This record gives sequence, C-alpha cells and structure tokens, in this order.
Amino acid sequence: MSDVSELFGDLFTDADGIVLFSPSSSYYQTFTDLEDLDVIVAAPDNEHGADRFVELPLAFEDVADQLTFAIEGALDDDLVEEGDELICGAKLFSDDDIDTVARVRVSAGENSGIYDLFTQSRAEPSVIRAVFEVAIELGQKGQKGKPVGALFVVGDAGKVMNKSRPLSYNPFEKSHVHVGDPIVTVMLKEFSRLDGAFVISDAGKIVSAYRYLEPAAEGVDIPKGLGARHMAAGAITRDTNATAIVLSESDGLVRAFKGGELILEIDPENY
Ligand SMILES: Nc1ncnc2c1ncn2[C@@H]1O[C@H](COP(=O)(O)OP(=O)(O)OP(=O)(O)O)[C@@H](O)[C@H]1O
Ligand SMILES: [Mn+2]
Repeated sequence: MSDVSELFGDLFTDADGIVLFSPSSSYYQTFTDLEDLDVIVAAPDNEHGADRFVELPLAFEDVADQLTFAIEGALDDDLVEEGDELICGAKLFSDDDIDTVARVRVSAGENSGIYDLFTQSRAEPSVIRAVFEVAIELGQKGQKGKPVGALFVVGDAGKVMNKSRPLSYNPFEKSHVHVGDPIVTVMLKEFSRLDGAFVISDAGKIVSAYRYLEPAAEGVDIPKGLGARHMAAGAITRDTNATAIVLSESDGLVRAFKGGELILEIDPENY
C-alpha cells in the first residue's frame, strides 16, 4: 500500500525553488525556514516583505497565465534560471488558501511575452495596467447596459498618430488628462460608444480618441474570427512599438497585442 504523499512525492523531488501565489502571512511563514529551497512570492503587493518577489500587475484569472507571468518575471530578475524545476502553489478554486500545486520547468526559450507586455512596453507598466483596468471595467458594465467594444493603443503615440487619421474632432485635443484619473475613466467610457481607437502616450496622457488606424497589415497573423478592430490592433503593434488593448463588442473578451501578436486574453466577467 502506498500513501498519497508517496505517490505524489515525485512532484517535489529535486526541485530548485518554490513559487507561492498570494500566500497568507501564516502560510508564507511556514515556508521561510525551508533549508535548501528558495521561496519566491508572486502577488500584487509584497505584503510579507519577501526577499524574492514578483509583482503581479493583474489578478490573472487563468492559473497558467499567472504561472507564466511569474516565471518569466523571476527569470528576468535572475531569481531562477533556465532548466530550474519549480513547485508552484496557487489558488485555483479558493480565494483564501493555496489549493493547487504545479511543477514547472523554466525554459528561457519559450517566452510567451506576457511579462514583457507589462514591463517591456514603451509605455510605463502602470499605464498598461490602468488601461487594462478601464477595458475590464467597460467589459463588465458595458455602456448603459449594452456591450461595447473599445480599442486602446498605448505608447509610441507620435508614430501611431502618423499611421492613423481622425474620424471626428478630437475631444482630447487641448486637454492634459491621464489614464487612471477617475474623470478619465468616465470620459473613456463615454467616448467608447463611437468609432475608432484611443491613442495614449507612454506616460499615460490621452492623446486622441476617434482615430482610424491605417497600419500596414501584411504578415499580421491574428486568430481567425476576429474582425477589423482586432486586425488593426494587431497590425499597429507590429508597425509601431505600441501595445494595443482591445475590448471586443461581440465576445466581451479583453485582448492585448504586442509586436503584431496576440499575447493575452482575459474575460472581464472573472474579475
Ligand atoms: N482600422 C481601424 N481603426 C480603428 N477602429 C477600427 C478599425 N477597424 C475597425 N474599427 C472599429 O471596430 C469596430 C468594430 O469592427 P469589427 O466588427 O470589424 O471588429 P471586430 O474585430 O469584429 O471587433 P468586435 O469583436 O468588437 O466586433 C468598428 O465599428 C470600428 O469602430
Ligand atoms: Mn465584429
């Protein structure tokens, strides 16, 4: 007769490190006196003051996205290296306790781009995050109860302006407002009912609304079934160094594109 910990024991043998996702304080403490394994905490804030920490910019609902983000972040910060075997503890069904363990091998070659989306964009990470938050909120509530779509092009704004043209007067022409300001969230929601894209600078200034994007789209390969808005979003990120964040009116998902590729897909209903 074998017992369960013996059968699952292989999961834990010869591991090089542990990653805990948003552990409670007491949970984290029990791991700090582990002798030979480094513990990395991945969470929105470093509330336990962990030495090895990866900040999660979003509460990724998909555990695979969480793991990928944290591992790419840990790799970038030299907390882990190629070939390391990590034991990752995450919260899949519980909001309170870690209930899921995955063993993951660090492979530097397979960069999904999910970490770079936030940290290596032209725009500041806080700007990317603020735009995600607006898109998610808009996806949850829609506009007056109806689903809306929206396209935000973030960073490299000068070049984006050169690759686009106005569909209407620009309500942000003389204003100096930034994403994240509460009033701006209201404005972005209001203007999202109309056509075109929002253009946002590296620092988060809203440069324009109602832009019709005209990037070169040859060779841009976005998933079939997505329409013109998503094609324009993908293409503008290949033609410039911008990041595009799109809320789909038809399926309600928020997608992020960078370098012409779809990097991240999230469902606002799960936030
Ligand atoms: N090149 C573009 N630049 C800016 N906005 C665009 C562009 N092409 C389409 N759009 C905007 O996207 C809206 C929806 O277009 P379309 O249905 O083809 O896109 P989609 O990718 O299917 O997006 P959705 O999932 O929201 O329907 C258009 O009404 C327009 O406002
Ligand atoms: Mn459509």
